[in-house]
Amino acid sequence: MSILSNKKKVFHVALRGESILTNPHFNKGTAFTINERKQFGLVGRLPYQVNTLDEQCQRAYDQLLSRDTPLRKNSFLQSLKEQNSVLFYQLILRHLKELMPIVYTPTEADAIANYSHLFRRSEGLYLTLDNQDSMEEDFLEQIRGRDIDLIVCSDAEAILGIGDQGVGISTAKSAIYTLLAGIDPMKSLPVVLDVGTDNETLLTDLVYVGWRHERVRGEAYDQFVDKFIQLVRKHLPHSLLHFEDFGVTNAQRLLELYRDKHAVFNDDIQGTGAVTLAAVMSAVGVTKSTLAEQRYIIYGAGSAGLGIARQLRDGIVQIDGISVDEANERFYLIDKHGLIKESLGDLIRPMLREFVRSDKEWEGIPTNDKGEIALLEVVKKIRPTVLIGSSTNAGAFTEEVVREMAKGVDRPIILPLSNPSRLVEVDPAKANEWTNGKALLATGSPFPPARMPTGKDYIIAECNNALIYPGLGFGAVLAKARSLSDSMILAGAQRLASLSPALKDPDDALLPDFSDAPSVNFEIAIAVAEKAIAEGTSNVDWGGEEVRARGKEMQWLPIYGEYVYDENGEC
Ligand SMILES: NC(=O)c1ccc[n+]([C@@H]2O[C@H](COP(=O)([O-])OP(=O)(O)OC[C@H]3O[C@@H](n4cnc5c(N)ncnc54)[C@H](O)[C@@H]3O)[C@@H](O)[C@H]2O)c1
Ligand SMILES: O=C(O)C[C@H](O)C(=O)O
Ligand SMILES: [Mg+2]
Repeated sequence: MSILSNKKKVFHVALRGESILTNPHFNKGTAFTINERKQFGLVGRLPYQVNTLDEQCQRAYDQLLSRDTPLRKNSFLQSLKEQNSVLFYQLILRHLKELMPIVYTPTEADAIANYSHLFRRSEGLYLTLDNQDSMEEDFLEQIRGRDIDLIVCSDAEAILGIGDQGVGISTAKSAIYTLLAGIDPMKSLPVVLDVGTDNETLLTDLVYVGWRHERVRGEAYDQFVDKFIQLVRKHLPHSLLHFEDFGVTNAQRLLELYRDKHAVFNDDIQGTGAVTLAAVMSAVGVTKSTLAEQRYIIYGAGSAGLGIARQLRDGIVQIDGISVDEANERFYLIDKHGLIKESLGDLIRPMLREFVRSDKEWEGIPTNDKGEIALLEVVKKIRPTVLIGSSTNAGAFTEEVVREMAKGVDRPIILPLSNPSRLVEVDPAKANEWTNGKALLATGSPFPPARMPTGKDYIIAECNNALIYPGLGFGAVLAKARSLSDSMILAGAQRLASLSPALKDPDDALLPDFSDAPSVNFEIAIAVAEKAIAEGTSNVDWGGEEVRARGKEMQWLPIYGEYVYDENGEC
């Protein structure tokens, strides 16, 4: 257990003076007590007043409000994190709904795009292909003395919907694990796998902090990633390895390659699939139908689109008890080449095979000059009940598409999930207007409520993987699971769906509000850990009622403990 866990009342710390003040994991700033100041050589290094955490939060919040743009607020919070992590997490938890969009989508997209310009202090582990000879040494240096439970890594090729960013994302995703699930920040490790970038803006930017080299692909890339994963397996065999925002050619492939060898998890595929399944379960609860009764269009068949299709399909099979082939029949995937159908040939990624439609089914349907079938034509022919966007193609769900869909179903389920907000396939307020308030909506980034024809507000649920991945990961870590299996993920998604406000009131949001995300993720974690224990993938000898108590005990909360100077203590 780390030094900062509030479960341990007294901490023995070996740092003194400047070194404790400049270490964000130990620093309390003006909250060091008189007694601590004397022991740690801080009396002359701090102003006279001793503040409480409440007072520090108030001051930090006032300072934050004086920053006038979301990006400046993001920079301020990043600095705070580099100074005092208890204060950083405590402040955000107190204003979760307001500050999530600052530290996460949509502002994180701007922060990542400007990473080199905003850069002040390094955080986590930077592994660069050019330095791979010293990878093990660099890795061990960074994890020295720490008991790491969770690693979040990214090669930054497909950051949200903004593409290749060279470096960035792992730290933001890692902080969300602490914020929403209580993973101890000392026990998580954000990792940048820098294999170069094809982003011309970065390559020609004089202050770019990453490796100025074209993105390495193929065998050299695979060897580099493998070297890293073998180090994780060797030195941190019980950790959970989270993959984030890898490009579409690598994401699923790496997941398949390593899922039997280590506890790995791809958030864009599995986390997005799970949160979307929960949202659709909630929506079919409102329409009093079943998952199997729906016709699904998934617009944007990349990592997220494929993960969503597979998770929904598996949900249909498990929950409604039909065969995999029958369930696959309910899906129509659309990519930048239009409807995924046989005649696209090599343009279809092998992983999409099970969802390919036959050409015969589409004979006589209008195409463009390349023989591609557009979204509107698919909507007209199949009369979807569920339309999901994971395409990065802003505005693709046009008024015509939405109105056409609404002709075929009383309550269209429309989930435009692309991030950040500016890339959303349809503004939910517009979809609400074009369907006279009938659409059941959820988006990937936060949006304001939509006004219903009745004058009431309809809350737009945020269908973002952050509502589930911290709980999935925490549950796996809690149960010391050897893998994060499909059934554990399904258990998490079902628990999330069971917490949906729409279950109680069909006019309410499809998913819990982000202000409840910590308690929601805790419930997800319990469901995941219980499943791991039940299916024998866990490495703990307890279960039943104890799971919840153990979960509470393991959670890190941002509260100061009392420090005692001890030259043999933690540092
Ligand atoms: N809400 C969430 O939790 C969540 C999770 C993951 C990803 N996303 C979002 O989903 C989007 C896609 O992410 P990804 O990781 O799958 O990226 P990706 O690059 O793997 O996939 C994008 C897919 O969209 C397709 N596409 C691009 N332009 C298109 C067009 N004009 N018409 C149809 N299809 C088109 C591409 O061919 C590609 O297959 C991003 O905006 C991302 O932020 C949201
Ligand atoms: O990071 C997010 O906000 C969600 C998701 O992982 C994405 O890539 O868009
Ligand atoms: Mg992502």
